[in-house]
Amino acid sequence: MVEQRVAPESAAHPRVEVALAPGASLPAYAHPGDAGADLASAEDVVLEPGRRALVGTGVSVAIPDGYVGLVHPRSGLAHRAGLSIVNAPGTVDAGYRGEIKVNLINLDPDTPIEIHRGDRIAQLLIQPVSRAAFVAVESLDASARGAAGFGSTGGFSHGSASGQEG
Ligand SMILES: O=c1ccn([C@H]2C[C@H](O)[C@@H](COP(=O)(O)OP(=O)(O)OP(=O)(O)O)O2)c(=O)[nH]1
Ligand SMILES: [Mg+2]
Repeated sequence: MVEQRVAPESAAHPRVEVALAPGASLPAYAHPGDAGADLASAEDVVLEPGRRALVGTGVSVAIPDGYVGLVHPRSGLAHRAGLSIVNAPGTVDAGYRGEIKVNLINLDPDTPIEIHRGDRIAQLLIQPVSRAAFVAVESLDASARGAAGFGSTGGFSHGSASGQEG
């Protein structure tokens, strides 16, 4: 099949064509105004504590040029069960036509998480994105921040848990 570019319906509501595997469901916004459309699992999976798994959604999309799909965790599952996404937010490129998969991780130290086919495991945000023209130069413009970073403006005090501070 010839690949077709899909023109946005409008800047706020770009048209995104979706191909579904048998039994899979369209990404769906739970409420008007929601930023993320929920993605359901296409698989039954048990995640033991601390383990991760690449879980299929049965959803493939054609995101228009100038947009990106971002796969975010769902806050309720994160809070209740410790379910998160290893590479949050996952990046779905406009040119990607494969199945969207979610790299889930069980951050709970004790309790396995059972995921059933149809459970909403993540949410897909469609956002405009810029592609920069990267240009190598000899030196950069001066700025107020300069090279200061990594807590240069202050923060909250805490122990050196990682042991990486000097
Ligand atoms: O959570 C995700 C992240 C990515 N992808 C798909 C869509 C994306 O377009 C492709 C590549 O993702 P990315 O560029 O983040 O991964 P990579 O490790 O750089 O792979 P590649 O070398 O294929 O670009 O994988 C997903 O299905 N789910
Ligand atoms: Mg990549």
